[in-house]
Amino acid sequence: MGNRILVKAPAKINLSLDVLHKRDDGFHEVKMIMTTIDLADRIELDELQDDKITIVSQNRFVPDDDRNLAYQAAKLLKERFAVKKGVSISISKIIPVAAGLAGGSSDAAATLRGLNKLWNLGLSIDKLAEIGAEIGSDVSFCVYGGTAIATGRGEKIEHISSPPPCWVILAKPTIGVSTADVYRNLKLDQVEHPNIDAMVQAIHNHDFKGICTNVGNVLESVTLKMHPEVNHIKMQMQRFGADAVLMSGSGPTVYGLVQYQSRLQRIYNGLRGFCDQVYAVRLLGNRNES
Ligand SMILES: C[C@](O)(CO)[C@H](O)COP(=O)(O)OP(=O)(O)OC[C@H]1O[C@@H](n2ccc(N)nc2=O)[C@H](O)[C@@H]1O
Ligand SMILES: Nc1ncnc2c1ncn2[C@@H]1O[C@H](COP(=O)(O)OP(=O)(O)OP(=O)(O)O)[C@@H](O)[C@H]1O
Repeated sequence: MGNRILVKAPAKINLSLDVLHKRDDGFHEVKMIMTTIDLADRIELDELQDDKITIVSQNRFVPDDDRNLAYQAAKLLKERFAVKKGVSISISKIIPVAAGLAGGSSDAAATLRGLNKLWNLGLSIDKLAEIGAEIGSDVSFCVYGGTAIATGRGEKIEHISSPPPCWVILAKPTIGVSTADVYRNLKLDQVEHPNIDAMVQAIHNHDFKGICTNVGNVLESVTLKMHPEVNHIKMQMQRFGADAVLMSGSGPTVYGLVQYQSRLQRIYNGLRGFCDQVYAVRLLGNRNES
């Protein structure tokens, strides 16, 4: 049997997401605070002697061809570094798909980190993040993990300290949301911009209350209008007692920050009453092992 590498691909949430303006290349200039949570896909990379890339996944929403971001990551490395061997990429999908949690991006990032080892490429983590940006805006952050301010179209990463430990409740409505559609429908003259500097300060001070008062996401203005059920989930989560409630990324997943474990069960049970996909996990905030 050939070499095998196992890699974890954690989801992210956006504690804060601001859009500054639309750029000439069609992307939007963003400023966001991203952090990793303890909800992760598992990626298994098996060396193939044949010169090909295969994707194996039991999840019917995960493409098994070149549309898969993990496939694109492998292809990019293989071509750029003239690797003659192939790889079988097996994805155990835990992160809900098309959810605003960067599942596909994190699979791509984990594939980059894993193949760097499997194929002995010797690339630095910064180089992997740079390559990741060619696959998608969220991939660079996912290469590092941890907690960071992301700017540019999301690929410029400045690491900051981790927020104080807390719980994260996630509820994913059954709808899927297209990130491109959300950005396209954003009306920047009608949004309320979050205070990113105040969020950074609160994280720096380990001030959980300050973090809760400063969560904000301008993309909510679009997705909540398109899908009123997202707002319904937000209101329910607030009612059940989460300390802060926000939509992650372009949605539709809503997360709640919860300081005390004693409150978790009640919020979880309340949401399970009308939402199939509910998760209670820890906020990780620390960097991936490279
Ligand atoms: C919503 C977030 O997930 C927040 O973390 C990201 O901003 C989106 O990251 P992503 O899914 O990796 O996005 P990409 O795959 O790079 O882009 C998908 C589409 O979203 C739009 N897009 C994305 C990022 C950005 N800064 N401006 C954009 O306008 C573009 O139309 C692009 O074609
Ligand atoms: N490895 C993958 N896992 C899940 N979906 C993938 C993967 N590769 C490609 N996709 C495609 O990407 C689409 C978006 O999936 P993904 O789970 O990455 O969205 P997301 O969480 O909204 O991402 P982001 O937060 O970065 O915008 C899916 O509908 C699917 O067709």
